[in-house]
Amino acid sequence: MSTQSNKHYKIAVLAGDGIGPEVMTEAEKVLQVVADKFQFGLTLTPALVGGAAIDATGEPLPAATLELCKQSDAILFGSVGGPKWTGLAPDKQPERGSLLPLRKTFDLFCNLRPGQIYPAFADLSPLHPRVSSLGMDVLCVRELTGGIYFGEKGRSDTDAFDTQRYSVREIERIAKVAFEAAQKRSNKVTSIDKANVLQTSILWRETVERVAKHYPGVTLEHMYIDNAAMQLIRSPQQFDVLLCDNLFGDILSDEIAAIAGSLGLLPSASLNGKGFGLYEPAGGSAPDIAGKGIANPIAQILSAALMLRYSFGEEDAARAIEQAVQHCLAQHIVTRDINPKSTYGTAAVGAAIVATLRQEQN
Ligand SMILES: NC(=O)C1=CN([C@@H]2O[C@H](COP(=O)(O)OP(=O)(O)OC[C@H]3O[C@@H](n4cnc5c(N)ncnc54)[C@H](O)[C@@H]3O)[C@@H](O)[C@H]2O)C=CC1
Ligand SMILES: CC(C)CC(=O)C(=O)O
Ligand SMILES: [Mg+2]
Repeated sequence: MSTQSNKHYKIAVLAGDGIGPEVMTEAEKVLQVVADKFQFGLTLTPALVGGAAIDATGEPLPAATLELCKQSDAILFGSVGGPKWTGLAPDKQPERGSLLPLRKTFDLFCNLRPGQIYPAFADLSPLHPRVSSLGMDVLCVRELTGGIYFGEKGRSDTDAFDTQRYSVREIERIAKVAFEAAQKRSNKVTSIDKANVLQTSILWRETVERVAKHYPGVTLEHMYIDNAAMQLIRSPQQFDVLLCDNLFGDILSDEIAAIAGSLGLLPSASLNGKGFGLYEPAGGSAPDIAGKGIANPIAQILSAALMLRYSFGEEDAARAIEQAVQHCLAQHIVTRDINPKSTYGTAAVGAAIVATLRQEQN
């Protein structure tokens, strides 16, 4: 493709398993349209990951895939895992054998999951009519390379353990991201922990308090995870930035997605703080709907928008995608996870977003 600018981005496209390839197809189409419109070049190079890679090569993260990621400007990721591979040894399974190593290898310590109830389609939310009046616009800032997912593990026939460890350095760097994000939003951080029980949470709370002193304009509150899970459903509008460790952020972000309308709406950016990132839907491979053409492609498409924003600084292109998505949601062009009566499938929703972007072009 010829462009008027010299900007050209190399993207490793790791579609993975289940609905991953179905929703990735739609995100790639959207990316091609905005590349034309905003005059930048793209190289989208596919590579195997997860269960698909195990089937083809015996490894969840083949060396060729890792090398491609290292040679790329960003990684666009689908999802991995499914019942076919759950019997494998834990380290060989798609999730632990590919996604977690990618996060660690590239030091993607910061996971951003923005969730909102779009007013124009609040009436389709599963929580309607409550959400229509309450509203929600939150950013979940989740620590992604520490905590219990990465600590020492072990098991015998009768016992098993996982270890949660956090260092001050790990907590400080994710806390800074949360406060800086809050400064650009509504100046409020709610730090989630279980400091009434866990040592790591006590260190978390002390460290977050110290970081907060550098951001006097931002209000900090602490909330226990159990209360936060309840408060999110009861009154989501009270939150702005939610600062979470790896486990708590994983769980709360699915809840945020449900309040927004569906897991199929929630994108994520996993960042190293230096411009490199992996961008993926917050949800998984959805084996229950894979292959049916009904998966919601919006989380994948919005993840591509986050990639344009955070890795390439293409803010106008990112916004154009987000506005096209909102336009389609407002017209109720949605998959069945949002409206069970809908006749739109994955490809139809993707096509509507592409058509909206093309119309705006003219
Ligand atoms: N980042 C990743 O690759 C992740 C992978 N997983 C893996 O995915 C597999 C399935 O895990 P589950 O617990 O079932 O979680 P899941 O997130 O795949 O699905 C949970 C529910 O949400 C629905 N859902 C998710 N994305 C959707 C979309 N785009 N459109 C419509 N509905 C959607 C599914 O149909 C399902 O009912 C497991 O192997 C799990 O380990 C889970 C989470 C993240
Ligand atoms: C492998 C899991 C930790 C993935 C997941 O559930 C997530 O990142 O939300
Ligand atoms: Mg999760």
